[in-house]
Amino acid sequence: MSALPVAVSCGDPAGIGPELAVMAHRQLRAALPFAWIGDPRHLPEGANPQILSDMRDAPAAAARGLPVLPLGFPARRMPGRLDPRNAPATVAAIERAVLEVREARAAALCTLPIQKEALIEGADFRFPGHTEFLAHLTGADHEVMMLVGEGLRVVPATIHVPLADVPQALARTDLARTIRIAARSMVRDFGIERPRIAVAGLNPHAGEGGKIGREEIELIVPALETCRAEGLDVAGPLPGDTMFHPAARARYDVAVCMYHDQALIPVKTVDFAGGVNVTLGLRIVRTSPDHGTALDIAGTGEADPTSFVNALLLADGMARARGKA
Ligand SMILES: NC(=O)C1=CN([C@@H]2O[C@H](COP(=O)(O)OP(=O)(O)OC[C@H]3O[C@@H](n4cnc5c(N)ncnc54)[C@H](O)[C@@H]3O)[C@@H](O)[C@H]2O)C=CC1
Ligand SMILES: NCC(=O)COP(=O)(O)O
Repeated sequence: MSALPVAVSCGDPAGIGPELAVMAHRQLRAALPFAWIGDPRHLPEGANPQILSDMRDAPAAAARGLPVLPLGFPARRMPGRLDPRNAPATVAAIERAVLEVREARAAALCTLPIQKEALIEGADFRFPGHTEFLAHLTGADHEVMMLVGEGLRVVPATIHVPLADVPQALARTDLARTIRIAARSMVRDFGIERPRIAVAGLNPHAGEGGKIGREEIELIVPALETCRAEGLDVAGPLPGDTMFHPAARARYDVAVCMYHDQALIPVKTVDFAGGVNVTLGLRIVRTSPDHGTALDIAGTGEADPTSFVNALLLADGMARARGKA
């Protein structure tokens, strides 16, 4: 267990974030302290919040109840119903959590889900997701999204990009750098000495030798050659439709994919309940559950906390591996 807690931003109060915090605390209190940053009025009954003035007091407070670093929201929580008045404070909770990690009062950041559309409408939020916002807050210039599920890790080389814009975005991105960052994480965060990296093509059949698209020849192969020249074990470009069945998955440690759904559909199919989203390329450790706000079940008690619990465990483990805990 780390000496420092994990800082948890509350996410959209209309979603399942508040109940997940309480459920995860019941499971982890002795093993892994975390502090939830949000409005204590938004927590479900029985949360027994322990109000902190200093994040570092979370480990001691966790034995008594859920440690909470309070942040006032203007409106009460109505599960399943977004309230734009709460959008600015939802963003402020993320900013506060980042500050706690940057100022070494917390070991790592774990974010609960936000409803992106609601933040854009209610807080003029200019980012398509946490990943890009966290890069902005921490001054990172090449953020990388990775999803970690049971037996499968995936990295989308382009992140929250409309499908029609993917080829142009791919041409602009430094794919070799994405592969290097993924490889480094395998070594540093997952203890894999010589990671095997599989890289997907963009087009059907990885372009069929240029007959079904030229991005493989013009963009992907040159990046792979750069990485191989640096000594990385990189296979590809592989056809996206045949690289995720169990035998194929056994051949690599991480799959670098070309766009969001190419990467996230397989990992959420294999392990939606337990998957974790990690942001690489930041100065801080950040994880989150792989799912969203789940407005349809918020407040019903049906939410499964496994993904959030795994996200907390991974955040703590990565912080310890990086000497931040
Ligand atoms: N890291 C983040 O902040 C993320 C935010 N989102 C946001 O969440 C919003 C809703 O996204 P959707 O595509 O509807 O995905 P979703 O993951 O919120 O929900 C999809 C389905 O899975 C169920 N589900 C999700 N989490 C669950 C859990 N822990 N236990 C039991 N069932 C669960 C929901 O009830 C729903 O039926 C969007 O605005 C999206 O941008 C989505 C993914 C990550
Ligand atoms: N589908 C994954 C996702 O949207 C998570 O995005 P982020 O908020 O972690 O950037």
